[in-house]
Amino acid sequence: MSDDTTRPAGATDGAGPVLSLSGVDSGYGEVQVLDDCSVRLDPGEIVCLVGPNGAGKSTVLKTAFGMLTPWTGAVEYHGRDIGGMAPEEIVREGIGYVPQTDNVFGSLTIDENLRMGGVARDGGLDEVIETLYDRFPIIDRKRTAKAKTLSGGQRQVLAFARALVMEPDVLLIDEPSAGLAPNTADDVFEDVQEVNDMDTAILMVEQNVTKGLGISDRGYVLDQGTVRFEGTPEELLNDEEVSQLYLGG
Ligand SMILES: Nc1ncnc2c1ncn2[C@@H]1O[C@H](COP(=O)(O)OP(=O)(O)OP(=O)(O)O)[C@@H](O)[C@H]1O
Repeated sequence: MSDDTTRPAGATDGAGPVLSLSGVDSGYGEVQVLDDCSVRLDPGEIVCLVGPNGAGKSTVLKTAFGMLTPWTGAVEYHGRDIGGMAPEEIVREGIGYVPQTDNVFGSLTIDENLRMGGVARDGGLDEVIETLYDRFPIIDRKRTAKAKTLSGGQRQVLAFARALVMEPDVLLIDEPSAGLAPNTADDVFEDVQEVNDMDTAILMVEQNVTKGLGISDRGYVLDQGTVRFEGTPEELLNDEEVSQLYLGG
């Protein structure tokens, strides 16, 4: 979807990560959560953040999306500092965010949800929505249904599609499989791959470590707000220390 005419506003040509956090401290009020945290997302990648509850995984996404301002360190999108920008500006730059909960408006129809996702677009809303209906037939069939009538998996698809209306080249996804039955979770992971196939790099938090890493190019193990391990899924899953300390192995 990201050809020259649809490039996100903030995108620039050139190599290097699409998104990076470098040496970031951040937190809530005076409570520090991230501590010298560095995470990188390269073009086209799926990267998975794993680690124990409270490790700071969601906080990484919130800091990348401008919901939290980094206290120190840099958040860069295509090499440009976006630390401290508001989420609505960051959306225009080309980063989308799918929170774990409350990621669709239940009382609105599927179509209305998608249109709300595109309020910041300058034009081409109908076209991009049709493209998304083509990609995700499950929501195409229910355009006029209220979002609250969707199943958990269908809601996740709508949440992804809603974020994709802005045609981001980076999507931050917080625990896509949370609360879903195993079969449905498998479908949602396939949808994450489908999103990635649309030239969208994905930084994802996932509690289901095996499945999350299973669709990822790289992973980070976070603990106490900092990266303890980084590697390919194979490296992380086969590392004895990682397995024993963090993956319940
Ligand atoms: N809005 C908030 N205000 C204050 N503290 C918060 C807030 N949100 C999260 N925290 C705290 O920040 C720490 C990290 O939370 P975070 O949600 O980033 O962890 P996580 O690794 O995503 O874990 P989980 O899988 O449990 O969500 C936790 O101690 C949590 O209690």
